[in-house]
Amino acid sequence: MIEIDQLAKTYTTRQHGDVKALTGVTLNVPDGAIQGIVGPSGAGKSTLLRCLNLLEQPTGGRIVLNGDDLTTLSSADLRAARRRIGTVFQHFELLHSRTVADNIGLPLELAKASDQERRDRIAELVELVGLQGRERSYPSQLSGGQQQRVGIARALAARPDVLLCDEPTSALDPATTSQILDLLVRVNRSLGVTIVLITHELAVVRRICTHAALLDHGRITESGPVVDLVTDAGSALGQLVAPIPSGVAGRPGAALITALDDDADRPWLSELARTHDLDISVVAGGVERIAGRRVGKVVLQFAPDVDRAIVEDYLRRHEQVQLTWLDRLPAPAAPLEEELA
Ligand SMILES: Nc1ncnc2c1ncn2[C@@H]1O[C@H](COP(=O)(O)OP(=O)(O)OP(=O)(O)O)[C@@H](O)[C@H]1O
Repeated sequence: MIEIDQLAKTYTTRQHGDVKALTGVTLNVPDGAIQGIVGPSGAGKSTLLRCLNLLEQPTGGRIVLNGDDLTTLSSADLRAARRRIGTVFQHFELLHSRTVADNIGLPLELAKASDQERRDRIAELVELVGLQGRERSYPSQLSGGQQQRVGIARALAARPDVLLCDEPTSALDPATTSQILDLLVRVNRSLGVTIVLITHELAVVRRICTHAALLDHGRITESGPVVDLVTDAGSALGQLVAPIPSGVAGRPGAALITALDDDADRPWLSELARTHDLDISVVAGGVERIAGRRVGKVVLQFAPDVDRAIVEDYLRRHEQVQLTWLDRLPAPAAPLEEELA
């Protein structure tokens, strides 16, 4: 578990004086999570990541990794703690004079592992990331996706507890992005590594994150399991990840219904219409895979004077189904939506 508690970072600059990049970030990342952190440009995402991988000293607050407060470590302990945290970069940051194998083995060299140990670990990692046969290639001979595989293998070399990913797919094309995201999920599941992923791509959150947080002006304004966020019509972050079609909020008789897993496929809608003789039209909707679960999201239009108790009673029988009347819902904040889109 990573506990980030009231983390603050102020840069002191000649030109602009004090710049408050983080003003009290609090977030708990559960073991085994893929935690996405999204936010508009300048929100403090890179600063947060650099504080988490101990490249930047926070000016306040704590980062506790599995019980150890990383902000109070001595320099010797700090070196050991850095090995527990691997980082994957947007532009790979490989050493171009070294082969694939030597890039992957670099953290083990720095940790003074034996040659045998290093060779065995490199072989394991090359297989994990699917680069067999490319061990002796140089980064310039690899595609972007292959270079990012090397970056992921190198970040995993010292068997870290946490993998920090800084926009890991934003330099890649859609097909390669998809393969790298699959690899990150495999790393998370098979090695049990907790992943913290900074991204401005909401599709990445939808596709692989189990948890998400919204960073804005140096603080977390919302966070939680992705499935809870996207099924909560009042969640700004949930609506960014899986938006309700625009124009329906505020319409009398409009309702959002979310249904999970098996309930996403049940014919409860036709049953409701039939048994209670209701006129219902489907405004928009569909079933998507989000955070590894099936999430159905449908916007329905009932008659404005529909007996809401009938609808609510019927849906209450389905545990995984939630209903929100949209006429009571404020419209989501547009500027953030546009900035992140
Ligand atoms: N080394 C630095 N010195 C001074 N100010 C900095 C430094 N690094 C970042 N900042 C400032 O801190 C704030 C947060 O920047 P940061 O790069 O962390 O945001 P971000 O969310 O990663 O933005 P982007 O998505 O555009 O990369 C900004 O106002 C930025 O100008």
